[in-house]
Amino acid sequence: MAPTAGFEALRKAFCLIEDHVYCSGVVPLEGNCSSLIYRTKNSSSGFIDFLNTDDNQLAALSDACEPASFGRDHEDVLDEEYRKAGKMDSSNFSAQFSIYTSGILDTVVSSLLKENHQANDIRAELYKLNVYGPGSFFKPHVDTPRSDAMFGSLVIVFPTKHEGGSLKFRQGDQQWSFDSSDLVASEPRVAFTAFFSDVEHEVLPVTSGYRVTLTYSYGPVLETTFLKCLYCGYTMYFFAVKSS
Ligand SMILES: O=C(O)CCC(=O)C(=O)O
Ligand SMILES: [Fe+2]
Repeated sequence: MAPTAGFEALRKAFCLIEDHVYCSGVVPLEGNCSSLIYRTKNSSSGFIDFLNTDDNQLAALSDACEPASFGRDHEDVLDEEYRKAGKMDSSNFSAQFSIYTSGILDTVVSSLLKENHQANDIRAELYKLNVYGPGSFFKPHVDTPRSDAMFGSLVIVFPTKHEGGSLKFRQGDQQWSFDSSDLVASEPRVAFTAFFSDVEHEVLPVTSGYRVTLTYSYGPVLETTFLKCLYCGYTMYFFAVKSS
């Protein structure tokens, strides 16, 4: 979906110059926030601790997922020629990991947003869990903003052993790579990347193991004010970008 005028205006007001299209990094994954519980297809519960996984547990998580769809011409479509991955809606799992206490938003703000902003000026909405097992991929695309008030996508990758699955970004004749498999291979840590939704990106095929991600949309914290008409009771809401 092409970005709307509202999306462009918000991004210009809030973000750094156009050539900072993404940022990435790693944060440690501590033992008190490494687990996830989820609903299986027969409505029992599954458990996984990302500091201590094996392929059987990851295959069970993958089995609990549905095929991942994507947005095409304003519709959600399934097409395994274009995207092959598992997805789980956020209503079907609960992760201990918190984006807000991880420090990730500090990096996003200092790398991609204008100088006067701080981590608590942006919010991240959890969208999906995805499992990319062997042979999974996502061909080049741009993300569909969830609303005019969100301008970016944020992906975190748990430390599960996998090969392949690099995320490639492209803009004009430039290309960048986020190689999650290398970033999480040696240490108990989470790799993350944040980027503007309208930057073309692609997940290359996973050749072995499982690449497990949480995806978020992010955008500014909006301040809400409302005015209520004393005569007719009509309420008008105004949303404003929080400024420091
Ligand atoms: O998993 C990734 O690295 C990116 C996933 C992606 O592009 C998406 O969910 O739209
Ligand atoms: Fe995407």
